[in-house]
Amino acid sequence: MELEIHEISKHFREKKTVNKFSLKITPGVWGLLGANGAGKTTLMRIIAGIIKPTSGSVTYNGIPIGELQEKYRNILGYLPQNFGFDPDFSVNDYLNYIGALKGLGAADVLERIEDLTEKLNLTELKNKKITKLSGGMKQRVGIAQALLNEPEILILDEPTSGLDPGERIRFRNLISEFARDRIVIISTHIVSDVEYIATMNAVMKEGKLLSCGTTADLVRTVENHVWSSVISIRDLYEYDRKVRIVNTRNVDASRVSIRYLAEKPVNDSSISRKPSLEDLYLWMFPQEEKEAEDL
Ligand SMILES: Nc1ncnc2c1ncn2[C@@H]1O[C@H](COP(=O)(O)OP(=O)(O)OP(=O)(O)O)[C@@H](O)[C@H]1O
Repeated sequence: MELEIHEISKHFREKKTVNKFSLKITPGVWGLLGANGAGKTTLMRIIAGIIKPTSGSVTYNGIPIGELQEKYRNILGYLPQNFGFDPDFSVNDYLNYIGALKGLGAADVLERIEDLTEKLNLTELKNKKITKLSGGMKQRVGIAQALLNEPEILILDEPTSGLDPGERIRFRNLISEFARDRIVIISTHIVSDVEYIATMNAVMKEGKLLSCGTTADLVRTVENHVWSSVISIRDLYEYDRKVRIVNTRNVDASRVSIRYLAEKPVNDSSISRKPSLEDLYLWMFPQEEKEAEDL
């Protein structure tokens, strides 16, 4: 099973939203990381066959997805960033409707809905109208519809937005279990959501593939660039100007412990720390605010 992206470009007027992007995607969980506007959604919509690239192609087991048509749609699950639904639909109606669209038999749909609503903690909400649900609940319904046909290729665009920490953990477990022998592509800028489940990560910047590898491979780039130090609270502002502070933790009324990124330690008390994917992300995208929430 191999999904191959060959030199994909997508231009909107003169803007190169995706720029000669190539990647071979094998089974496992792939994290697609990048700042806002990096082109992740556009690339995912191309992989899902929703929009056509300006140039390049996507092949599945060597066959262009455009030629596979319905066969490709039948093995695909897709969670768009904003998914639409009829306002009158209850969770159950909606999932049944998606099941019918995907050509699943009634008994299979019933079984899948039972299983997914339980795993996504939606059982109690099955008869509620989707419009009445919170953002996180709606997102879980979106994840359920993407998984309904047990797709070989699952594309999830920002799947964890709106989920609370408990739901994020449940989501990660569900995806890890599901991903065996399947391709799962997850775009996010909440790095901690893919850090522990992604087999591979592709980092995208300004439409291009910046780097690609396992989490361990990628974080090696920032080895010896991650430090921690206990400093006086009074000096925090000065440190913030000198180095990229990843996080801070109060030690007592006058001191704070900082984790920071720098090529060299900036004081004698700094201790070298094991880098995480989030450190790498902030190193590559220094303009990005720290968005990951500590779980
Ligand atoms: N249909 C379109 N017409 C014109 N420009 C577009 C269109 N779709 C995307 N763009 C532009 O392409 C760029 C990349 O957008 P895209 O949504 O793919 O990025 P992203 O990495 O998913 O960002 P985010 O995380 O904010 O969703 C943006 O500048 C966006 O305005």
